[in-house]
Amino acid sequence: MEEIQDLAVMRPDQVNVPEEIQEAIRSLIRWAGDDPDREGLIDTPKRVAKAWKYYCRGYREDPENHLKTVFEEVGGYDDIVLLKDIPFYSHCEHHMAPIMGHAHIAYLPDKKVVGLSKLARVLKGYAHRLQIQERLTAQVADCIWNNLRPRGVAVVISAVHSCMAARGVETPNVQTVTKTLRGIYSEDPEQAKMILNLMGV
Ligand SMILES: Nc1nc2c(ncn2[C@@H]2O[C@H](COP(=O)(O)OP(=O)(O)OP(=O)(O)O)[C@@H](O)[C@H]2O)c(=O)[nH]1
Ligand SMILES: [Zn+2]
Repeated sequence: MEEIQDLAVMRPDQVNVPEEIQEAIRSLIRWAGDDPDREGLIDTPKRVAKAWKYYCRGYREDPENHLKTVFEEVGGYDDIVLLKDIPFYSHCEHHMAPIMGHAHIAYLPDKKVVGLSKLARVLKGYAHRLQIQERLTAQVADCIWNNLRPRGVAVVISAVHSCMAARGVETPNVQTVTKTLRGIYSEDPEQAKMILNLMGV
């Protein structure tokens, strides 16, 4: 199987797409009202299949692995670590339509910290699947909570759902906000207020 990073730069004709997948996409084009055999659409089934394999690359990783390397030498630092405004995209599991958003991820370490990029990697590992925003938020928080055993975790996600913008209720630019708090942030309202304030939400 192609490496996922390679998939981003491979030409459609270099990707091995099973005939049944291509046929499914041809059927969808026909059902939408176009002719899958016209010139401009000939390679579209392969392109679409390649794109979906890439959008859903999160299924081929275990986000917990990103938190296996920890650092215990923190020079006495024992306060909050917060990554603000991490951009991400996902796809909703109901319509397979894009979700575009930002996440704030915070934790209060207990003696050990993790590389900063790993928090964004965890987010992407779960985002690059078919999702609902609530589950994505909880999965990111629980992954950090279970693997780092910190004193607290707070995750806030704000996202726009294309299925609400470009179809259905047709209300563009609505930000859906979800939050998951664990540990001290779920137990102590003052701590929750402080971390949400720091996030600016
Ligand atoms: N809770 C939740 N709902 C979502 C998310 N993404 C999309 N949805 C909703 O999923 C619902 C699916 O509702 P259905 O009635 O089964 O499908 P539908 O007829 O396409 O719904 P409409 O979008 O209202 O036209 C819609 O209300 C969407 O807004 C999400 O991340 N979380
Ligand atoms: Zn949707």
